Amino acid sequence: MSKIIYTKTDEAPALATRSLLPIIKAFVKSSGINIETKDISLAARILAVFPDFLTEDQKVSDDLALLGELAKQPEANIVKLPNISASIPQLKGAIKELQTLGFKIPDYPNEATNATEEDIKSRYDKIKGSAVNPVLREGNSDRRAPKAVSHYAKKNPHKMGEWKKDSKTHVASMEANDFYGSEKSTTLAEATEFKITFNGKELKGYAPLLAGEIIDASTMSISALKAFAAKEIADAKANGVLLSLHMKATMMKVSDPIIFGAIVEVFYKDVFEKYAELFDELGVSATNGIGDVYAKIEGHAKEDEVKTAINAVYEDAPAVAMVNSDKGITNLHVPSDVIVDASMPAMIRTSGQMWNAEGQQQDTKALIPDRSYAGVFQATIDFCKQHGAFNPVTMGTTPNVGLMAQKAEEYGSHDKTFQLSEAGTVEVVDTNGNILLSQDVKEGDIFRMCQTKDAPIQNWVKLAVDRARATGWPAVFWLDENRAHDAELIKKVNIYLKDHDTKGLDLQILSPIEATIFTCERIVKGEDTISVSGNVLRDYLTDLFPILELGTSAKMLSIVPLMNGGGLFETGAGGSAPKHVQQLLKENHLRWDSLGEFLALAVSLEHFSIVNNNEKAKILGDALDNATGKLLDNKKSPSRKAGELDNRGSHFYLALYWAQELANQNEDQDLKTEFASIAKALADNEAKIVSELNDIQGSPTDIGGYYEPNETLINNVMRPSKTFNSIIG
Ligand SMILES: NC(=O)C1=CN([C@@H]2O[C@H](COP(=O)(O)OP(=O)(O)OC[C@H]3O[C@@H](n4cnc5c(N)ncnc54)[C@H](OP(=O)(O)O)[C@@H]3O)[C@@H](O)[C@H]2O)C=CC1
Ligand SMILES: O=C(O)CCC(=O)C(=O)O
Ligand SMILES: [Mg+2]
Repeated sequence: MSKIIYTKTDEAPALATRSLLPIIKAFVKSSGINIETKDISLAARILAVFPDFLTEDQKVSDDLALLGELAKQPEANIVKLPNISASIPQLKGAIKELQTLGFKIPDYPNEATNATEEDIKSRYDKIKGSAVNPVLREGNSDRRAPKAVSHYAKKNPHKMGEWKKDSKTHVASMEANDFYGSEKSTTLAEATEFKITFNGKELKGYAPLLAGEIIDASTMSISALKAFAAKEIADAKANGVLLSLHMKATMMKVSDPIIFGAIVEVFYKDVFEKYAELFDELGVSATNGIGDVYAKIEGHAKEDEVKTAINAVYEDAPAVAMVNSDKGITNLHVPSDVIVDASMPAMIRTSGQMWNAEGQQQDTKALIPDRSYAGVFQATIDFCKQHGAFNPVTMGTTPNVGLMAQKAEEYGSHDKTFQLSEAGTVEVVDTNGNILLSQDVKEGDIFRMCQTKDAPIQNWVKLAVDRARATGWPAVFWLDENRAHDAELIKKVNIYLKDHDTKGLDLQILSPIEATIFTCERIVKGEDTISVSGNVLRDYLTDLFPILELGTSAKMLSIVPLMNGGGLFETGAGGSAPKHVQQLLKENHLRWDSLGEFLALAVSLEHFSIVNNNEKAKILGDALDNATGKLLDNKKSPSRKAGELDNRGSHFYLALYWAQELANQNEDQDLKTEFASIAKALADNEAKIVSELNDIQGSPTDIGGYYEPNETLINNVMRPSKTFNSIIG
């Protein structure tokens, strides 16, 4: 079946979809291209797993499962927009909203005390965190700034904060007893099955392992982590820098909330010790952040007392980085507010500073407890201190080839991550009773096992060589020979590189810190360098360099060539930006830039044309790319200010330019004729449509919900121009 799947997600991208999708459908209709939507929003994913709690007409299909299957088929052509990777507070928010709307789904059980609750909790835990991307990512990733975007960014540089040599900003990491230090790794000679046991008891039942697969086991010591946190908190206070904590509690949904919670408990030690019993009773969990205390204590007799105790902590503590200083929301409030991939680059772009309680910028100590990847950020900071801020006008570009297929490395480790309740030994055992890996732990420590399959590694090496060949740029494998997992991977890279013609290519293997320095030195000379990295660095680097170069990773082309021949086209590398929704509700202005969607759709159409031998799809895709270039040149991207062109207005210009491009081409006469009249109608009505789109801005608006907005309201808000709608209709 020839179709393109367009995903319905959450927050700002979902709002934008209500405006953009009708345009896309109208443009491709005559070319035999069917666009189908699949709903993978947080709300839909919740409803999909609780059919037994819903009435017949409330039930929805499990679109994520369908797409997961489709991703393994050659005909897959999926445009994937960013979705919420829900932290517990977000998950609970969505549950509550759905319940208010009359869906009788169960509450999230903080602690399951019987079989029914265990079943409910395990269903919710599958929805929690980054639950969508790993299911769809049946391929490795190719993320880059398209030429038009890089070119535009150079002509219209984003604001880059100045860096001072005496900046006190730095990264602080543990020195031992972290995942990095404890990692053990091995490569499987033959296929087998493994189980995970703890002191002989089974933690995870048998699951398959393939021949050639790399498996790792590592631990994070909770006592070492807490000692580290205490020392660094004191140091931040002594040196007058802000304290900030940068985790990936969304993708690392099991380990990172525990680490986040441990640091919250150290920071608010007096409060958590004094009110241990009360917090137990209320079900407060530090893993949800200090915000959980505020949420649970509301209306309780001790509300004021606990709040006073929290405020007392701040008197002796270092200032904490703020997420929203107007509302008093700190970095430690919610585990998903500060997400390392975007938060560290945003800080580096802002002179190495974050915001304090007074709403002023200030140097910061960035806690990134585990050492595996933290050095990349410290090396970038050192580089900026020495050479000053990067200059977006002259800097080189850094595309990435990322190993992520089939839940590679840490991002696939959730079902193999455990916090242990007592001291002992965790073992990974095969069906013959051989111990493949083992780790000693103490009470409260985190054990984590990762898997990386061989076929994705081979595919990743090939993709790296292909990209190096296509660009002529150096391609650097960011691998650390001193890390057990990377040492195994390096062996394979060296073997699989021999499968390809690499003559004339500059291919290197450098540790992440060396690779950062190598890349930064080239960047300032305006030279381009491909980073070839594992899954976590794929995530970090595709925010780090694009945010420095382009101001945002939303402008990246993000292609996932699926291993079975299909295509997954992700839009940008950024997330769903909740503050964009808040602005829409407050002043009816949506500053979300759909550039990532335009770029993804163009490559999706190109892929469609090849697979289905549909020449029109190719013409539509090329015209869309040209239209996107024109939109950038003519500065028709959304502004940040109400009353000016926003997301909806930028979609109007995209439609106008796309229609003009189709009317101007000469390869397909039917398309030419069809779009000539549309282009004319749009151009003739430009002033009227733009004023219909801009004049409504400035006052509050209502979409009837956050996670499950009302379809009529949201469509009205996102399609307010009658003139435009009737031309598109
Ligand atoms: N692929 C996926 O599905 C992803 C999902 N997420 C999820 O998104 C949420 C927010 O994550 P966060 O780490 O804050 O990252 P975001 O990328 O959403 O936000 C960082 C900032 O980048 C800017 N930005 C990002 N995208 C756009 C865009 N299209 N147009 C304009 N500006 C943009 C905004 O800054 P400003 O407006 O100040 O310029 C935004 O506040 C979380 O729920 C996270 O789990 C995150 C990453 C990827
Ligand atoms: O899946 C997620 O939660 C985030 C994904 C992400 O940040 C990325 O792939 O760059
Ligand atoms: Mg990311």
